[in-house]
Amino acid sequence: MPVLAPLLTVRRLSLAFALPQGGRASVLDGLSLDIAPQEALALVGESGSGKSVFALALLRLLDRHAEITDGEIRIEGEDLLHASDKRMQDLRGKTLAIIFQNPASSLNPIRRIGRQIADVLLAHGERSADAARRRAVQMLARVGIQDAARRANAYPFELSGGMKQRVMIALALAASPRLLIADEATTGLDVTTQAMVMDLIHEQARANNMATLLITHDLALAAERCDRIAVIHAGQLVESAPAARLLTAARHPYTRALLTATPHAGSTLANLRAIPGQAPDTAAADLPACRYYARCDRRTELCKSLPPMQTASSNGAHVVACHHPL
Ligand SMILES: Nc1ncnc2c1ncn2[C@@H]1O[C@H](COP(=O)(O)OP(=O)(O)OP(=O)(O)O)[C@@H](O)[C@H]1O
Repeated sequence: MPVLAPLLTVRRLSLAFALPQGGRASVLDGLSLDIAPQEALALVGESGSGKSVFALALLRLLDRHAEITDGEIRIEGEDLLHASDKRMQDLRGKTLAIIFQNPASSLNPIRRIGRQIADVLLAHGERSADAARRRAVQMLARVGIQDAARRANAYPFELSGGMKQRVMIALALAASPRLLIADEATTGLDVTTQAMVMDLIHEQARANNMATLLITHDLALAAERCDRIAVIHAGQLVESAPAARLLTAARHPYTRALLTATPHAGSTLANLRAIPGQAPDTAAADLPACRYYARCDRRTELCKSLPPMQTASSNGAHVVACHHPL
């Protein structure tokens, strides 16, 4: 298979929030990551590790307390951190799109769903309102909404949770983005609806040659659905590998701890273990260079210096940031 140039390139991304009580929380620290065209990448880590902030940084949708202190984000070579607001508006939807966990808060409650999709099409180049309306109905049918022409006139409150999630996907796909970000898009849905939404994302990604970034705390879901998994701990990327390899040959102690805490077929309560300790307070003045330091059973003095990202497989697809990898 030819090696494709990355679709998304993130280099040394660091981001801090100014805190209301003074001081700053360093929420992302030197994070580097690529996504290839059509690749499905999962970003996995505990609650609070910075996954959503990372997604919002890609879309430049962070609030005014956030400051990107270092790094670079490029999509198809274009520098997103220096793009104008107008250019970002064009890129959102057309190049990068996001599905959030809670469709109720992302859909406009007082606008019919067909109109909401037509709005996206009109914002991204469609000139005719009629054509946009027809295409919105097609989009709804494509994401499996039965009787789409009638449903296009519904308001969000008239739809079930699973249907709202389908509408969110239709909205995100309306302008045929190159990268779809799904931020905990199925958390809180029942298992059947969760599988339906994930299947739909997968089918649509394939049909549209789209890359996906799946943001989740669920390593099992990531492994089932993605080509590659990147693991984040307290804002630092600690390991990235093809999904099957990460499950069987994890090298970072944190990835191992996450795996031990992940239920799988054959798990019993006795062999599931919570991840020891707590992620450090990212507002602390004395954050260790490796933020897993205090939780790690392999730490030495060396770990007070930043571990370089090193290759852990002959083809370079598996990388780990640890002085003492497994
Ligand atoms: N607007 C903000 N101001 C200050 N801190 C923030 C803000 N938004 C997020 N944070 C902090 O950034 C850190 C990362 O949050 P983020 O939501 O990215 O975590 P996450 O990994 O997505 O967690 P979850 O899985 O629970 O959604 C958290 O400590 C959070 O409190």
